Amino acid sequence: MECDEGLFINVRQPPSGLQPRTQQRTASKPQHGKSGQIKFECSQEGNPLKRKPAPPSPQTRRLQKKAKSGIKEAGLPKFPSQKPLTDAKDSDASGNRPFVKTSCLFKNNPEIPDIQRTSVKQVQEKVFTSDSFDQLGLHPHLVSTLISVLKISSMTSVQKQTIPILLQGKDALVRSQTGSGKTLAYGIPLVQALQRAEPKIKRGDGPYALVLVPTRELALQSFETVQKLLKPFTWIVPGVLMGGEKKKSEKARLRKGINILIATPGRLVDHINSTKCIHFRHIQWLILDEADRILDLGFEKAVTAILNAINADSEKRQNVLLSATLTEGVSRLADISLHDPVYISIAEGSLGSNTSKAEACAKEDGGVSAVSLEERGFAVPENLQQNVVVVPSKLRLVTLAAFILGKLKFEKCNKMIVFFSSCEQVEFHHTLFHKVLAADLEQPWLPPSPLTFARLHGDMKQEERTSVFQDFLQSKTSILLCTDVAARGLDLPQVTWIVQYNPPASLAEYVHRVGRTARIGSHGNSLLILAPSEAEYVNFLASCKINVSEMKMESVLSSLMKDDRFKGSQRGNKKFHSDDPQEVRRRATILQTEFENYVHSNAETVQRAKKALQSFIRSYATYPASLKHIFHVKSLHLGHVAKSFGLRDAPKNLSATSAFPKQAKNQKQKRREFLLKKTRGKRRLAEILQSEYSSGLDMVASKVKRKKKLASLETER
Ligand SMILES: Nc1ncnc2c1ncn2[C@@H]1O[C@H](COP(=O)(O)OP(=O)(O)OP(=O)(O)O)[C@@H](O)[C@H]1O
Repeated sequence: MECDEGLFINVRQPPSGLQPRTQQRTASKPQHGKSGQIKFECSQEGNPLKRKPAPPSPQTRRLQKKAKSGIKEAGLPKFPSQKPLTDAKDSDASGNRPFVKTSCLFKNNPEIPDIQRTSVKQVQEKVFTSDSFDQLGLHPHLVSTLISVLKISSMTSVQKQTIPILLQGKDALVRSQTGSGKTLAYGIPLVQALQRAEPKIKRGDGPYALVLVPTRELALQSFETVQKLLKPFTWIVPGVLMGGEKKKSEKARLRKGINILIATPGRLVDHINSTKCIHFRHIQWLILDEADRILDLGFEKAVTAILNAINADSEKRQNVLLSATLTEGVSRLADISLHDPVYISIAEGSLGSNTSKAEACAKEDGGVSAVSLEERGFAVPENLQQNVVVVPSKLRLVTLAAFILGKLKFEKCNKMIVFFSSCEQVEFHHTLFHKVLAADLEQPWLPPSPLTFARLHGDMKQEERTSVFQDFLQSKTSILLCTDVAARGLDLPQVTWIVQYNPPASLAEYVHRVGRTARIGSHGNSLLILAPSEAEYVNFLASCKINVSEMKMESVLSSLMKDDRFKGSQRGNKKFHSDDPQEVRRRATILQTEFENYVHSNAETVQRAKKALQSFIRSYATYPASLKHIFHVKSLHLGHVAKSFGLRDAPKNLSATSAFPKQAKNQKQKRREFLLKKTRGKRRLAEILQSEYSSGLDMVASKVKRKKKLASLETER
């Protein structure tokens, strides 16, 4: 056990020199010093055996008496969490040796570095234009649908520039900021073209357009938008194919005919391989939305298989690639899928809108280098206020919880998305917050808590994913804990806060995550939570023209002053200043203790916390080489990180060894282990990605190959 991670004192059979302290809430119990100032007990300070035990206070004696006799608090039924939250008791295996734990959150933390922020000029985009849709020569029913069903009348910049190009039948590569209306930028010309096709499209003709998107939720969302646009043109049938749905019913729908097919790549390849009736004889449009992500996810192979299948059936078609973040991957994909495309970028100071690729090449001295495009920075919405808070590892959990409470419980009309780096972390925090922060919900005699926690990640069943997504879409105030499965394309109105609890692995992902708020000109906020060792990330963002303002951890934690639950043994009428730092720390400790008590309430919850911690470390090891100087597993303090998972100690059986290899190995052995680990790491990464974005791609063959490779490495050892 690490010395600063908690002190275990046996109260029934105290070590010599210690008096029983059953009722002393040592976890956070403040002691009054001579000066009257509140002090905190801290495990690592001195030998516990030498500590002078304090006698129980009158209040604790009273509580002890009540606990023994089972008397209820006046007017209140007895409920465990109604006790002062500082009651950090536990029992050992025999159940008769309660322990008192001392948490020490505010000691032995690394210093929080000053954020030396140089203000940079962010890339700007103008979202709206004053031009209306009726000047585009669209079918009048399409224009009236836009007004009456979608409630829009004037075009956004990206729509103004893209729709005419696509109506001319050209290929296009479209880049504009998140929430700027790219779906309609391709949806409107697509529907306009298909409704006037001669001979008239019949359902049985099969797909005329294929829209590929990286996630299931985005597939559903795009399908709904296209469905709305098609309202007056009932003979054109849209349909969606995505992992997690029943393949049999998808096959039946394919047999009947789908004219605008929206699909995730994996599931489509699955159908190409196994569904006889699927064909692309009439394909006229191929649209790749979030194109860079489709490649990031290792879908390149699937996209190539899809392109081959389409090319084999019909050669001539219009191709469109869209994303808020152009990366190297997109330009590679553009090479294989686009034909003499027009490059449309809305950002001020970009190459200029409607630039042909050839022109762009000339301007770029040697090609449309997506890397150089990335270096220029991506546009983020003008009305997005971006923040960062630097928090020592031990305090991460309470800081996040305090932030959630502050925004969702004590402010009105907030809706929040919190991003984590793994499914296990989402699951763990979802249960933890539901049990500890929203616990009032289980106490009907208390006013209802406004905190509603939802979760979304790739390991959930599809029906659940869909219903969570729909519920969150409609709710006015709630918190969605999720992985990057929700980072792309999702249009979730009224989201006011984006929190990145685990920093993203790429600038593109940062931009997409924060882009879930401040959409289509509205206001939004984001908060990035960094450890002190990660503070350099702020400079990285600045180098990519992203400005973040610093929030102070203490000010985030001060929300706890508004919550009487964390008064602990100081209940009563005593008034505190909202900025009393000692009291803020005391309350943070009470909350941490509450988390730890929940986590350590049984073996299963401890196991879940360990699993979540392990998945955090694994994902931490997958930051790209370019960010390793900021995010390196070696800079993690396991004991402190464990605390942020409500664990009192760093788990002993955690595979920390794999993160910190022993130095004493000879070179050859090291090399073999490195290769083995690399393969495993990659496999794990692939598994994580596959589970996040799983869309039905059959991985069996590649799994067998990988197993063989691993086995050969193992035998070499
Ligand atoms: N011309 C318009 N006027 C008003 N609202 C619009 C207009 N066009 C689109 N919208 C709305 O803007 C929101 C965002 O649109 P959309 O999801 O297409 O953005 P996006 O650019 O694809 O974002 P992302 O890059 O995050 O995928 C949607 O709610 C959409 O209905």
